[in-house]
Amino acid sequence: MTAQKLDGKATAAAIKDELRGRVDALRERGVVPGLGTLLVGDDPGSQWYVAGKHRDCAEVGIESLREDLPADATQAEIEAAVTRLNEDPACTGFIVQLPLPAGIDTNRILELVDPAKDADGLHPTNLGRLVLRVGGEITSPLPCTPRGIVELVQRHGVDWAGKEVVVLGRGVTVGRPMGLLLTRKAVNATVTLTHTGTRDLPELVRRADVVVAAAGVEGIVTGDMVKPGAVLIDVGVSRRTDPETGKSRVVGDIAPEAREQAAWYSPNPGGVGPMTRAMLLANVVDTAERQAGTAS
Ligand SMILES: Nc1nc2c(c(=O)[nH]1)N[C@@H](CN(C=O)c1ccc(C(=O)N[C@@H](CCC(=O)O)C(=O)O)cc1)CN2
Repeated sequence: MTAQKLDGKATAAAIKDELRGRVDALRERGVVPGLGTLLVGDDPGSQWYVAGKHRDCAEVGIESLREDLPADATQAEIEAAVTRLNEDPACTGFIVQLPLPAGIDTNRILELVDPAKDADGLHPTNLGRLVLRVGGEITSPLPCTPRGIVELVQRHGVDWAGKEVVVLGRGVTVGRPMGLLLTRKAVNATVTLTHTGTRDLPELVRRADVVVAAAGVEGIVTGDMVKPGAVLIDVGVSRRTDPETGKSRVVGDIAPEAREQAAWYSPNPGGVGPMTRAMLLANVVDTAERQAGTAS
């Protein structure tokens, strides 16, 4: 079977084109969307992701603001930066880049974000709205990676309804909200959310029409675990350094040979990552439209 690619790069580019038009319309009405980022520390990966978010904003006409703090910033200093972004009228939405350094109470920081400016959809109020709203439309920001995965699959003409989905990983940014999003009436998939305490993971994966792998364990999904015709979504971002060249590259949770069984697969890189970035922009534009009273 030759699996088809769920092209995250091309899909994200198409979404950015759509968003550019919506940003132009907001600007014509005097509304300027602005994304704030709060980065603590000097982790190269996080620095790269934040720089990418600012480049994306420039591409679609969203203004951007940065709050960068050193790795030894205290809880109080980080909370003060969140308060500045909450109060800055030029910032219509913002994110706190995760992970925060060890010793920082991440949940307390996320709870301080004004839910109306929560561009990541990770504030308890917005996660709570996702829990409460099973049918109808959701008018609060959604976590970017799960939202991106739902769109990536739908925009390739693949229907989620009735599919048996196995999600690997119960993290707050991907696994847990993924289950909530996929079981909404508008999507209508059936979800098994697995984790390190799950017994017989291979057997569960073998039954899945769609596998969303967000365990952060290189190659945890192997070819013998994949049902023929399955859809494979790889969220894993492990890094492997070539001992000869010293160069590092991203490796996912799904072993490359597993694609041989699949009908569709998301490449990694080039699949879920670009969609996560595009959905952050979508959340910023949605939020600015709501604040301006022009949401469709
Ligand atoms: N506040 C948040 N923190 C983090 C999130 C998030 O959604 N909100 N997700 C990840 C990091 N992340 C965005 O912040 C992110 C990760 C990966 C990509 C991406 O485009 N990856 C590329 C490959 C990049 C590489 O080679 O290293 C790809 O998949 O093609 C974008 C954003 C954790 N923190």
